[in-house]
Amino acid sequence: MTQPIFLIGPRGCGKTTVGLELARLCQSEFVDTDHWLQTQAGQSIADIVEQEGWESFRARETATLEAVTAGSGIIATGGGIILSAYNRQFMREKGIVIYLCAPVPVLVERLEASPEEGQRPTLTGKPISEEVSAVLAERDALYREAAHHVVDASLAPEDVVQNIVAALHLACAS
Ligand SMILES: Nc1ncnc2c1ncn2[C@@H]1O[C@H](COP(=O)(O)OP(=O)(O)OP(=O)(O)O)[C@@H](O)[C@H]1O
Ligand SMILES: O=C(O)C1=C[C@@H](O)[C@@H](O)[C@H](O)C1
Ligand SMILES: [Mg+2]
Repeated sequence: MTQPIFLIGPRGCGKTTVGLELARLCQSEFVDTDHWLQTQAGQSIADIVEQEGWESFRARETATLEAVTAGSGIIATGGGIILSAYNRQFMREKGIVIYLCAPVPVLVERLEASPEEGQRPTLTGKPISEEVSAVLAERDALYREAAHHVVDASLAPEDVVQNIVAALHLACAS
């Protein structure tokens, strides 16, 4: 692998889970923009948003994307990274972009089981099921615009990983 692989998609589609497994299998570096940003800031995303607002978080997110993008490796991004046209173009130009696509009920079930509120403060103030539906309706076209490949993320993590390996013709351990 000579280029970074960016995993994009909504909250709960499995970017972090699948990214870690893909990196293990391909013996690649792994970085997660949400985790990197929070470690650098010494604060949770919820605290950053509460103190500085979403605009400030989005600026930090773009700076993070630039900082973590190097040579090769697997990069799990935040769910809203595609809101910025700059970020979409940056990812497409620097590497291979994979959209982990899953239907609303699957996302809702995962997020209700594991809300991680420090990393996922509310985007709309609505209950999770309404929020996921509204946000995906707004963003699906942006994920597709940014992506080189779309994979079904409703499968088990190991199957999602295998489908990515097949789509990219990656030579990885099995
Ligand atoms: N393919 C999968 N099958 C079943 N559960 C999954 C799958 N992928 C992820 N999960 C579970 O769903 C939850 C959210 O997964 P994960 O944190 O990887 O999503 P994410 O896309 O990184 O979300 P965010 O955008 O908030 O960072 C976790 O509890 C994880 O264990
Ligand atoms: O979907 C979003 O806009 C977000 C998703 C998370 O990964 C975090 O990046 C943050 O909570 C914003
Ligand atoms: Mg994640």
